Amino acid sequence: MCRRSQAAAAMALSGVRVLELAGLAPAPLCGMILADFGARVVRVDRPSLSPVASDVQGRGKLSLALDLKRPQGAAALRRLCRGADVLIEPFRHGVMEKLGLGPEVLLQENPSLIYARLTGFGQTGKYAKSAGHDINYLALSGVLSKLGRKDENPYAPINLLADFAGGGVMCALGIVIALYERATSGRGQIIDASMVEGVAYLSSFLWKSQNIGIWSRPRGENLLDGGAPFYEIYRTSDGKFMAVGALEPQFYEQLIKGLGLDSNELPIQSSFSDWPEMKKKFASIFAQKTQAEWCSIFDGTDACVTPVLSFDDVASHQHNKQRSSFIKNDQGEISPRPAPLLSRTPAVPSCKRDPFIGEHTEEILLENGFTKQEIAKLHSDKIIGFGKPKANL
Ligand SMILES: C[C@H](CCC[C@@H](C)[C@H]1CC[C@H]2[C@@H]3[C@H](O)C[C@@H]4C[C@H](O)CC[C@]4(C)[C@H]3C[C@H](O)[C@]12C)C(=O)SCCNC(=O)CCNC(=O)[C@H](O)C(C)(C)COP(=O)(O)OP(=O)(O)OC[C@H]1O[C@@H](n2cnc3c(N)ncnc32)[C@H](O)[C@@H]1OP(=O)(O)O
Repeated sequence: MCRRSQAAAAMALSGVRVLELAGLAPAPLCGMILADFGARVVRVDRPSLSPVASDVQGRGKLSLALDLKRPQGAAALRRLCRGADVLIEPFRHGVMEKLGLGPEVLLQENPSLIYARLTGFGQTGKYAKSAGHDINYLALSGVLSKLGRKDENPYAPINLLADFAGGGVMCALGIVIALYERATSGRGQIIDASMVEGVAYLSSFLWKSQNIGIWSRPRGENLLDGGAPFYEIYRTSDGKFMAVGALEPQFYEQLIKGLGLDSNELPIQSSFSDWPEMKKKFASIFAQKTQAEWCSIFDGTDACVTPVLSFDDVASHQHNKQRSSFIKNDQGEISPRPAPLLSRTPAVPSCKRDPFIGEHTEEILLENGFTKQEIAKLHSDKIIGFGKPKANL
C-alpha cells in the first residue's frame, strides 16, 4: 500500500521535520527511509536548469531549490534550520563550515537540532577531506578484504555495503536514536556518520568470530565465503541459479536427500579437503534440472534452498506476493516496500512521483514564515528556483 497525500498522521515519524541537503546516494536513502516512516523531508537542491533531480530516492520528499553559495541562500537555510528537527548533510568535511553552516552555528541557533553528517571518512582523520566512493570506504573498513572468490582479487558487491548499509541506514539509525534521546533531554547533537565506520560496525560478527575457527582458511575457502559446497550458488539447466545455505547437519541432510544422494556414501559435511570435489558433484546435479523443478523439490522443506530471483521475477514470487513485499507507484514503477514492518504504525510510502527540483520552494518558504515579498526578492536575485515541471514531464 502507498499513500497519495502528504499527510502521514499515523506513522511513527510523523511531525519530524527533516532538511536533507542533496547528495549522491547514501544521504538520499537516509532521507527516503525517514520520509517512508512519516517524516516531512525537504530536499534542498541546487537551483538548476533541469527540473529532474539526479536523486532517484526522492520518494515522499519535497524539493526546495536554494543556492547555498550566496549569502542570502545560506541565511535562508539557517532560518529553515531554526524550525527543523534534523539536518542531513552529505558533503566532505569543511564544506558546511565554508558556507557558514557548520554545526556550531546551527546548533547555537537551534539547540534541539540533530545535525547528521553523512560522509565516507568521517569528520576527522587523514582522509576527512578526501573524495571517495563506496569501494574506497569498504576497502578502508577491512571488509573488502574478506569478500571474493578463492584465488581472485577482492570483489566489491555493487555499492550496497558502505553507501547504503553502513551509510544511509546507519545514519538513519543514528538520527532515530538521537530523536529518542532528545525526547528526554530536549537537546540536539551532531552525528558523525562515517561510512568506513558504519560498514566496519556492520562487520562486528566477522571480528567477534575470528577465534571460532570459521575464518581460518584463505579468502573464498571458508564456511560462509564460498568455500563450502552447502553454502553456495549453483546454476540450473535453464541458466538460472539456486542458493544453498544448508549449514546445520539436520538441514544438510535434507539438501542431500533433495539432490537424490545418500549421505552414507559421501564424506562428512565438515571435511574441508573434500569441499572442492563436493562442489563439483552438487554443481553437476543442479545443472540437470530447471530452477522451477528444483523449487518444486525444495519448497516446503528445511533444506535451505531457494531460487535466485531476478528483478523481473521477484515481485511476482508467491512468497513476496503473499507479503506484499514490493509496491507499485502511480507511474507503475515497482520497488521494495519499506522494512521493517511495524504492526501499529507501519511505513506507508508515497505513491507519487519524485519531486522536481524546486517544485515546493514557495510552499516551504511560506510555511517557514518567509513573506511573499521576501520570496519574490530571493527569486529575482536567483537565490531560489521554482522548478515548475513542464506539462509533458
Ligand atoms: C558509488 C556511489 C556513487 C554513485 C553515483 C552515481 C550513481 C553517479 C555518479 C556520476 C553520475 C553520472 C554523471 O553525473 C554524468 C551523467 C549526468 C546526468 O545528469 C545523469 C547521467 C550521468 C551518467 C550520471 C549518472 C549517475 O548519477 C552517476 C553515475 C557512492 O559511493 S556515493 C557516496 C559518495 N561519498 C559521499 O557521499 C561521502 C561524502 N561526500 C563526499 O565525500 C563528496 O561530496 C563527494 C561525493 C566526493 C563529491 O565531492 P564534490 O567535490 O563533488 O562535493 P563536496 O566536496 O562534498 O562539495 C559539494 C560542493 O557543492 C556545493 N553545494 C552543495 N549544495 C549546494 C547548493 N544547494 N547550492 C550551491 N552550492 C552547493 C558546496 O558548497 C560544495 O562546493 P565547494 O566544492 O566549492 O566547496
